[in-house]
Amino acid sequence: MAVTVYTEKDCNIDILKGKKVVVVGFGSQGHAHALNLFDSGVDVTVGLREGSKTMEKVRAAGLKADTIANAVKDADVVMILIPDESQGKIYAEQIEPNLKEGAYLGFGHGFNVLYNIVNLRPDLNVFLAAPKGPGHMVRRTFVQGTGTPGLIAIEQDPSGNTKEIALAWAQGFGGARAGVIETTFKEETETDLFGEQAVLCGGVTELMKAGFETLVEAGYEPEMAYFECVHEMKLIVDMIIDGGFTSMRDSISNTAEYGDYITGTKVITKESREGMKEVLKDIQDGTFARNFIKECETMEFMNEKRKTEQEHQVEKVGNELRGMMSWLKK
Ligand SMILES: NC(=O)C1=CN([C@@H]2O[C@H](COP(=O)(O)OP(=O)(O)OC[C@H]3O[C@@H](n4cnc5c(N)ncnc54)[C@H](OP(=O)(O)O)[C@@H]3O)[C@@H](O)[C@H]2O)C=CC1
Ligand SMILES: CC(=O)[C@](C)(O)C(=O)O
Ligand SMILES: [Mg+2]
Ligand SMILES: [Mg+2]
Repeated sequence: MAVTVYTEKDCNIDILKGKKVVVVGFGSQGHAHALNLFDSGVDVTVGLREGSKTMEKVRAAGLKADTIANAVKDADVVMILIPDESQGKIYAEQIEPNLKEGAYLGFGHGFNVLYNIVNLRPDLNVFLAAPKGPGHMVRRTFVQGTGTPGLIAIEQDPSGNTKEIALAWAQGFGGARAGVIETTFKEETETDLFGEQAVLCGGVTELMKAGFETLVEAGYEPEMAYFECVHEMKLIVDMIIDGGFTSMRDSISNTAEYGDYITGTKVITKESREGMKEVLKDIQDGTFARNFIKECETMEFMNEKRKTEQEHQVEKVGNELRGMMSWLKK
């Protein structure tokens, strides 16, 4: 293997025990890190904005909750898990001035460090511990006894043992059960942004929508198109995750496999690959980051897109069909 993949035998979560550990934010990633570390025996305090309604939820789960400024004051380890676009202001006003000298400061994504939005004091030990998956799945897989792979990176290491803290953190959220790779803030940020845009989120939803619309426009029923182009995606992807493309292709019919080989490149064309390269270039030269931060000043485009995407037929049909699946929580 080209890289070292760390597993539980390489991590020692005990070094987090007896320390004051703070998770800032209790959203998608925040709740997953906080609860998984807590269940792993770490004494976790959650830092939230003043007046946050989430405080009650945190306390109901058995964890301590405080305002961000109070929570980080005497903390040994602080993990920032509020939205990327909020981190600059909150860090400058409430976190950095209250962090004790020599504290460990963690991030779940390298965005604010790579694009120099946060000012890192030289005395701080700065690390990344990022699961490669959505927060709710980080929690769900942990509770099921499995885990979500993760990345660690070290940006500043005055103490000399920041990597041990990062590995312990990755063990705490369940990452070391699946495999943890050491990277840099730059590599994590650029690959993460590329993956979510081109493949995982932007790529997949557009592929599903294009398939759905092609069938519906040709006169097929939207419910059939939903099962075919959206629901079954997970069943196929689960097989790829468990056994790779080969095992998935062993399970599907020869008919499907032949169609797969002759059709994939008709859909993901040279032009699509050129598009991917452009996406990557905009991430590498900072264009995407600038545009995103600017968009967050008004959220005009995002709000408009949220509305039109929610109104798309694939969502309406999907909602109805999912409503009939007894195992899905309402
Ligand atoms: N979403 C994901 O699955 C993944 C996210 N990441 C990274 O993790 C980090 C967190 O992302 P994510 O979990 O999606 O974030 P969320 O949007 O889910 O974070 C919500 C939490 O942040 C708090 N919050 C929101 N805005 C503010 C603010 N202005 N001031 C103070 N607190 C605020 C909320 O407070 P309240 O409870 O009061 O509303 C809530 O507790 C990011 O760096 C992201 O890139 C990395 C991997 C995957
Ligand atoms: C879930 C995840 O890993 C993402 C897609 O990178 C994110 O939410 O930023
Ligand atoms: Mg990611
Ligand atoms: Mg991401």
